[in-house]
Amino acid sequence: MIIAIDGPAASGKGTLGKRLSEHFGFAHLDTGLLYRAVARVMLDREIDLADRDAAHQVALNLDVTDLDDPRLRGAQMGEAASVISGYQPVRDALLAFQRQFAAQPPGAVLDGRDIGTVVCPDADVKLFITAASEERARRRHLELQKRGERIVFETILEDIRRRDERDMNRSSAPLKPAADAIILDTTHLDADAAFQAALDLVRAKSGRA
Ligand SMILES: Nc1ncnc2c1ncn2[C@@H]1O[C@H](COP(=O)(O)OP(=O)(O)OP(=O)(O)O)[C@@H](O)[C@H]1O
Ligand SMILES: Nc1ccn([C@@H]2O[C@H](COP(=O)(O)O)[C@@H](O)[C@H]2O)c(=O)n1
Repeated sequence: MIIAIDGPAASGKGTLGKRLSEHFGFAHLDTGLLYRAVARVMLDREIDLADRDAAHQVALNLDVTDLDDPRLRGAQMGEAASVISGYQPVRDALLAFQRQFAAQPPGAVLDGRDIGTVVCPDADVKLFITAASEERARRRHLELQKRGERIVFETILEDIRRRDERDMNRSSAPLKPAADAIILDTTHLDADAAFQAALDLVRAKSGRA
């Protein structure tokens, strides 16, 4: 069984993906980390993010076992990931790994921007998680503060809006709900309530307990 979760930046996709995967005993892949990892290599090697061919080469040679680096979760990496993720060859290079991951028994949860539309168009359940940008920025601000990153709220809000705009308007796999996705707005739901709502939707759609 495959659960596809998409949505804009900091909407809670990863949090829900993790909890749903634990509930059902499935594997979980935060696909944003793949793009962030490509961006990390580019930045570490001081390669211009506008260099599409270099980004493609990095994606083709990416070590997908190395996604635990805490630096990947930082704001700078999110912004850089959103630039290189617009390059179709980069997306193509990361596609086979994501599909292989999704196919593993007994099931997998993948979260990202194009899981329901491109990576797993036949997913059993597709959720599109959203929330008001101010609320998403508030949550991300809290998270970064806890991690010791000092960024003002307004900068995070701008970053989230710029990234959403770029992700929604690119020609390659733009961020949008799949036609058969269920939209869940978590603006007024805390993490537990959002999980319960998502779990109810997955149960109703898949027939699984
Ligand atoms: N419903 C919620 N209520 C409050 N905080 C939440 C909720 N869901 C997630 N969070 C918190 O918001 C932050 C962003 O959540 P998360 O990382 O899951 O989002 P994401 O969509 O995966 O982000 P990204 O786009 O960067 O991958 C985290 O700190 C998480 O703990
Ligand atoms: N399936 C995906 C996942 C991510 N991206 C791009 O990566 C950026 C970072 O993703 P996070 O989920 O970690 O915030 C994101 O802004 C997208 O540009 C993607 O294109 N497809």
